[in-house]
Order: sequence, then structure tokens, then C-alpha cells
Amino acid sequence: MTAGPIALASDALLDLCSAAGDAIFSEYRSSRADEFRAKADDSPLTRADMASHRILLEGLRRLAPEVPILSEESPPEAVVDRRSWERLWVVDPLDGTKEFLGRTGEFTINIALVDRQRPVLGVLYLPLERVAWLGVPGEGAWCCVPEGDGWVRRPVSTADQGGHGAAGAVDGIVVLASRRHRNDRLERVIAFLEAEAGPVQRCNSGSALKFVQLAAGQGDVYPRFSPCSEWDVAAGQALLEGAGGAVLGLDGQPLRYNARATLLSPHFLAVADPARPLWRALLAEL
Ligand SMILES: Nc1ncnc2c1ncn2[C@@H]1O[C@H](COP(=O)(O)O)[C@@H](OP(=O)(O)O)[C@H]1O
Ligand SMILES: [Mg+2]
Repeated sequence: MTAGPIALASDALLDLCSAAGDAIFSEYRSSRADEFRAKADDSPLTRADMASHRILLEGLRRLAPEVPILSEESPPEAVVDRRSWERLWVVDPLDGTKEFLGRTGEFTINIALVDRQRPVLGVLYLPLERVAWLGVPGEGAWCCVPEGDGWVRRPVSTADQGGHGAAGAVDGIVVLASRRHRNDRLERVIAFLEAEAGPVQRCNSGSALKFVQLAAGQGDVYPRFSPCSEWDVAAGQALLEGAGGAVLGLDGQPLRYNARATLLSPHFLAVADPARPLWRALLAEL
């Protein structure tokens, strides 16, 4: 018997994020913060990525010894059996390594629990702010800040504040996008939204922060047509679903994880309000 997502969404999980976040923060402040080496795919790997990976690996094993771990930094031999894992942690110990090196501060720790290909728990931790965003689909989403020996959890919803998200009180659309990727398809989406729904405000940020913004009601859509991997998306999907949103593949279905030979994520639309007919119309255009 393994613990369910609500039991695993514990203060112990948040404490673990905090410990890994502190290790990242201390590397960020160190004189060696600009050091990196290139991985096989030519993406950068810093001391902070590996410090966080080691802490999370050890901590998640302690928290749920029976659940295997797929981390961005796991060596291939550690995850060779992954397709046979029904339940697993999908972890990005430092999402936004280029943002870390570029000193924008826009990086996160992403931890998802995936059960039969669906994300059932997700946490995005912001090391500089020391805030965790936690989502359990079907249960809710919370912004969590440490207080005393524990955590204060404030419920969040895509319908919150700002007039964006599901509230839709402001004319036009807020589109969230990566700082580092541009492509024609994204430009076509923006043109479509301008024609169908009024002025588009584009808001760029690094890493999984875009999911946090959607969950907090600070954006309407995050279209992703540039490459990323399952560990960049799974925890964000759990957070967003818990907050009332969705992450849809171009077939209109929620993304699934650990289901294919590749770990690259399919293109997707992450949306604050899945009931809005605009997204079906957009998907039909793509
Ligand atoms: N060519 C590529 N292939 C796979 N993933 C890529 C990629 N280029 C960028 N990414 C992913 O995009 C993430 C950054 O997202 P964004 O562009 O929204 O800030 C990176 O996270 P990491 O920093 O964890 O590697 C990386 O995983
Ligand atoms: Mg990473």
C-alpha cells in the first residue's frame, strides 16, 4: 500500500523542497554561481542542479520508499525500467538552469507524483521567494509559505484576482511565454487570439513559473510549441488542474506522462479556464 496524493502533499514534502531550495540559493550566492558544464544535449548543468537532485532523491526515498524517481539528472541506467513504473515521482531539481546562469531569478524546483500516466500531485518551489505552490487535482491548489515549524497554505484558483484567468473580467488575453523561445506557431496563436478575443498582452518568464502565474489567476493561456520535457510540465499540470485549469495536448486531451518512448513533452496549451470555447476554436486552428 502506498500513501495517496493528499497524504504525500505533506509538510515533509514542502520541507524537502525548502532544503533543496536552500542548496540552490546558496549556490546562487556563491562565487562559483556561473560555473557549468554542457550535458549530452548541450544544455547547461550547474552545481546547483546536482545539489538539488541529490537532496530530493534522498528525501523522496525517505518519504515514499516504494515510489521510484525519474529526475532530469537521473543517469539513464537508473530509469531504464521506467515504462514499467505505474507510479513515480517526476522531478526537475532546477527548472530554468539558463535563468539561474542568467541571474533572472526565474527558476523553480518541480516535483510531480504521476499515477497511471496522470499527475496526481505537483509542487513548484521558488527558491528565492521560499514559496511552494502545491496542487492536487480534484482537491485544490495552495500557495504555501513557511511559518514556525510548519507551513501556512492559502487556497488559490485560476479565477482569483487580476481579472484574468477564469474570471475573465478584463478585455483581451494574457499570454504567458518562455523568455528564450520564439516560434512562428506562437506568433500565429497570438494573431488568432487578437482577431478573436481582443488585445493580447504577452508576458515572458522562465521555467515553470508560467504555471504558477496561471494558477494564481495572472494569465489566460501558456501555449508551448518549443521543446521541453515531461519534468518541465507534470508538476505544473497538477498545480493547474488543482486550481481549476488544464494542460491540453493539441488533440484537446490532458497530457499524460511516462507513456511514450521519449521524455520530450508534446506541444500543449495550458489554460486557466478550460470551459472557455475560445480554446476549442484555437485548437481547431492548430
Ligand atoms: N531543446 C530543448 N529540448 C528539451 N528541453 C528544452 C529544450 N530547450 C529548452 N528546454 C527546456 O525548457 C526549460 C526552460 O523552460 P523555459 O524556456 O520556459 O524557461 C529547460 O529546463 P531546465 O532548465 O530544467 O533544463 C529545458 O528543460
Ligand atoms: Mg532542470
